Amino acid sequence: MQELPVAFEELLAQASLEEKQAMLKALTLNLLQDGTAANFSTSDIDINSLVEHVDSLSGLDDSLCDSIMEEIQTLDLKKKGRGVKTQWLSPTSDEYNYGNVINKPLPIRDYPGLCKLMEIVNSHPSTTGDMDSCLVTRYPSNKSALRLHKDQEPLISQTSSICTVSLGAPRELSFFLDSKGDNVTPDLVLPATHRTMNIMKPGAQSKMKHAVLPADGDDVMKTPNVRFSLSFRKITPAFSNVEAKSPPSGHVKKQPKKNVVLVAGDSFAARLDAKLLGKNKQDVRNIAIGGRKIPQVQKDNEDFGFINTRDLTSNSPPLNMTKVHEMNGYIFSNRPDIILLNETWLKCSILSKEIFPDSYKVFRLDRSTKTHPYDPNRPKKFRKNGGGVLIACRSDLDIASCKFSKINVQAEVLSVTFKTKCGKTFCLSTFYRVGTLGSDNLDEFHKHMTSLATSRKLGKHILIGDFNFPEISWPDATTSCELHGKFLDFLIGDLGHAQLIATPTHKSGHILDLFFTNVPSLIKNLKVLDQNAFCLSDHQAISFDIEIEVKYKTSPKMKVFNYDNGDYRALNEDLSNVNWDRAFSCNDPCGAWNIFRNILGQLCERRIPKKTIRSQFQPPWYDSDCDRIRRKKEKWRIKAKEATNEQDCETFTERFRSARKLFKKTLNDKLKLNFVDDSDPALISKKFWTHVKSRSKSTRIPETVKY
Ligand SMILES: O=C(O)CCC(=O)C(=O)O
Ligand SMILES: [Fe+2]
Repeated sequence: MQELPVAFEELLAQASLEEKQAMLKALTLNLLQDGTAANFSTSDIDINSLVEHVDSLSGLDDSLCDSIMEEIQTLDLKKKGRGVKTQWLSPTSDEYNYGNVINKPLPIRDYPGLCKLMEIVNSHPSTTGDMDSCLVTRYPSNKSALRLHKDQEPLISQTSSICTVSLGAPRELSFFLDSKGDNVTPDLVLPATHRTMNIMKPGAQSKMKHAVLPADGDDVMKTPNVRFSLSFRKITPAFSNVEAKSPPSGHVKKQPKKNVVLVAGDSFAARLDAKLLGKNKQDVRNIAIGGRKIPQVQKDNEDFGFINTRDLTSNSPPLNMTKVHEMNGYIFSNRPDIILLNETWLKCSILSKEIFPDSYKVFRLDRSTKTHPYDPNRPKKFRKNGGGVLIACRSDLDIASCKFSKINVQAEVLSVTFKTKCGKTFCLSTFYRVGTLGSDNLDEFHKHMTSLATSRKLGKHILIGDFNFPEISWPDATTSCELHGKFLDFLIGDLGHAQLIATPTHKSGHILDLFFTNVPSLIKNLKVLDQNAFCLSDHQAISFDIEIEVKYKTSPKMKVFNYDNGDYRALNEDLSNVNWDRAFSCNDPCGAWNIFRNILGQLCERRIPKKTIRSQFQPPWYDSDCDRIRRKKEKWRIKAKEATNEQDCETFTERFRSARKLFKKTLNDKLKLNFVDDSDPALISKKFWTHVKSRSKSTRIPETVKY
């Protein structure tokens, strides 16, 4: 019985609807102790409880409609059938596959109009408010149709609403209850007219199908009446490609069953390669994040930036684990308050949590066609991957606020404004200037800074970044390049900033990374670190103090169940005193399941004490072993630097390299150990679950976990 909560959570995470139904029956058989199981049937479902029509959406005005129409006209929609074409827009790179159609995603945040509409939809009280993706469908005529189906692919979360907003020509959406078994006469038909929305509630897909039938009427001719449906959904970040246990009657592709058990999620672990997971390639290939393969961790190379891939077609560049581990090692030992990074190479499919400890708040501007626009006059200069800037700050800084200053410019520049408890404000910016970009880039940078100045954010300003001005001479700031001169005129002349770096910041010997500020007197201990002191990179990091007093909050604490001290006898008694008949009177397995969960949850709260644990500064796999090797690596690096003869230098460099290798290997091994159970590599370790729980600040296994 001690194991009940954990076992319960696992069941909860893994059960199919049929299993939940069976479990509830079994449970009630036990709990009611009168030999009768509660009866769950799917008949008598009122279709009106599964769907809702919303006639007008406040905020969806003419101008927003126009912007959305403009955005969707730019989409290159893919054929879905019967003249209908679609495009999947999502925050991750997971493909949306149904039938034989593979819908590669476009990043939804590149479509601000659609994002605004998604916000409106999410704020509607009848929705679950967590939709993050959109399937755009174009119906070219009144005869184009969508066959009877369920939106129940594994990628689509079934615990969130699915909300479809219609634009353009009017059509109808027909719903058919599964329990009626009649797929001819709809149980409900809702209008799908311009600017209206139809909501399908959480769980609805398991009880009904829906379709957009060809419009009736004598007119057998197709009327060219274009309609768009914008169907907002929430994606399940991790799902298995393994054949579904009870395939829904929708259109899930059958996959051969594999004996792989893995929690994918967009996580460090999910990007490990086959060797690290100790499984053969075949299995690893089947472990997919949202249907895509897990890329192999690539060999280190000396590219700068934290992600290392040159595969320009890849949607999901693998992380360069040497850089990630070394940066975390630096963070662990130095605990910097704020970190600014350039050339992160990050994509939206990589979570900030994968590269930073939980204890940092991360502001990111990943490369997109918005921040790095394609210039048709210089097609060869365009790089889809690369770029990206980031500012991270410790979340235990006791400040009043730190805010992303969102300014919509076409440049890789990001600013965060900090307000201290005593009302002092300072602004940190970072700018990655792509060396090949011309004066447009300067104009956009100018726009960004002017906008900050206008909103009085530049009182105390620090701007650091890779400016790629190799030929400027410092400290006199002279250059023969007109464009670089204009940047300097603006920063130094117009904004009154000083540039404080005067020694090389790149292994080429150039001063590429610059530090501009209008409050140089507040900057103390400014240092250009040695190469490799922060992490593997061909750039050298810059460290400094800002003389503004900020305290730390006492480290955040977290309460978790202390299962060892639970009063399970009392918990059992409580459970048998519940009136399960009444609790399950809703007759609906999903509803009953939720009620059961809630009751058990409440009883656990009552009978199982909690303990307080400190949230950790480092990830759980970063322990004293790792830090010992990090210190060794650091020792050899410094020895090599200080060596007085070539022979010593070579020896120490060699030792540094092997310590670096060992550091990476140890961290990868620890990562793996955290993930796979020692006793059986097919199992996921308890330690991993503990980590999942601590990250989700909950004792439950997240719903996105599937097997
Ligand atoms: O066009 C509609 O209103 C419904 C669209 C739909 O059901 C779908 O895209 O799955
Ligand atoms: Fe649908």
